Amino acid sequence: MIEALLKGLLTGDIKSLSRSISIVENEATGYEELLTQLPNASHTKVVGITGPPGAGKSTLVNALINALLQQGKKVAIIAVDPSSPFNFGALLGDRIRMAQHFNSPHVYIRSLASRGALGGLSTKIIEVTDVVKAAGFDYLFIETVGVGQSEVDIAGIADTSIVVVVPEAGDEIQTMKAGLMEIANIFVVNKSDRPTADQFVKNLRLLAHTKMRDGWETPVIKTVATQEKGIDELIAAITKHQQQNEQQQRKAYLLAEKLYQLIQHRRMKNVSKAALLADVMKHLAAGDVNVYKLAQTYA
Ligand SMILES: Nc1nc2c(ncn2[C@@H]2O[C@H](COP(=O)(O)OP(=O)(O)OP(=O)(O)O)[C@@H](O)[C@H]2O)c(=O)[nH]1
Repeated sequence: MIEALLKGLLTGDIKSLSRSISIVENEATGYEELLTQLPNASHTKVVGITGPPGAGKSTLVNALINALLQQGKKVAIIAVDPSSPFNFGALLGDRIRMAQHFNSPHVYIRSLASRGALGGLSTKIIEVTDVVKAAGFDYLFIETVGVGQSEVDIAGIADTSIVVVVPEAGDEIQTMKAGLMEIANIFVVNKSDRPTADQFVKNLRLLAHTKMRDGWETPVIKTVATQEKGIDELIAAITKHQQQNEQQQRKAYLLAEKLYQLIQHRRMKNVSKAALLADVMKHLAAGDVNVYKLAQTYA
C-alpha cells in the first residue's frame, strides 16, 4: 500500500500527497515506512513566513502564489493552525482569501493543526514538510503566526525564513522580539502604503546592517500585499538567499536539528546536538541523507 502511495506522491499526484500527509499526521499504519522511503534530495525551496497576527501574511502568500504561477511554478502552502480556538476564525478567513487558488492543479494548500505539545508540533511540521518536498513543488511556504515559540521552530525547517512586520513608530523596532530578529533571513515590511513606512524601513535597514552575519545582510523588502507591490523583489531576495554560499553548512545544521527533534519525538537515545551534527556531516559528505533512516540508527 505504501509503495503505491509513494509512487503517486513522487509523480506529484495530489490525492496521494493528501493521503500521505494524513498518514503522517495521524501516525497511522505505514507512517515510518513512508518517511524512510522518501527521496533524499528535493529541489523544493522551503520558505517560512512568520509575523504578528494581522501583518498580512496570508495576503502576501496569496500575492506570491499569483506571481509564481505566472512564472509557471508549482507552489505548496502549509498553514500552521494555532490550536487556540481564538485563532480559528482568523484562519478560516485565511483559507477564504486563498480560495481563489483552490482549483489550480499547481497549488496545494493544507492546514496543519498544532495540537499536543510543542515538540509534537515541530516534529509534525518537519515530517509533513518532507512529504511535500517529495511531491515536486518548486516552492513550499510554511505560514505561522509569530506568537509564542512556533516561529523559532520554523527557522529550523525552512531554507529561508521571512519575517513580516508592519510600519510602526521607529522606536518599536528596538523592542522587536529578539527571536524574530535572529531568525529573519529576509524582512518584509508589508502595508508600506502607510505614511510611516519609509522611516520604519530606514530604521530596520540600519538595525539589519548591525546584525549582519555569515556574509548575509538581511534585506528589508517593502511590500503592499493587497496591491501585489514588491512581490518580484521579494522573490528575487528569496532566490538570492537560497543561492548564498553557506547553504551547504546550513543544510547540515538544519538536518541535525531535524534529527534531534525526531529522536526526541520517538523517545530514542539521549544524544547531543553536536554529536548529531557530526554524524549528519559525515553522511552528507557521502551524499544526501534520509533523516528518518538516520534517526532509526539511534533507536
Ligand atoms: N493597507 C494594507 N492592508 C493590507 C496589506 N496587506 C494586507 N492588508 C490587510 O490587512 C489585514 C490582515 O491581512 P491578513 O493577510 O489576514 O494578515 P495575517 O498576517 O495573515 O493575519 P492573521 O491571519 O491574523 O495572522 C487584511 O484586512 C488585509 O486586507 C497592505 O499591504 N496594505
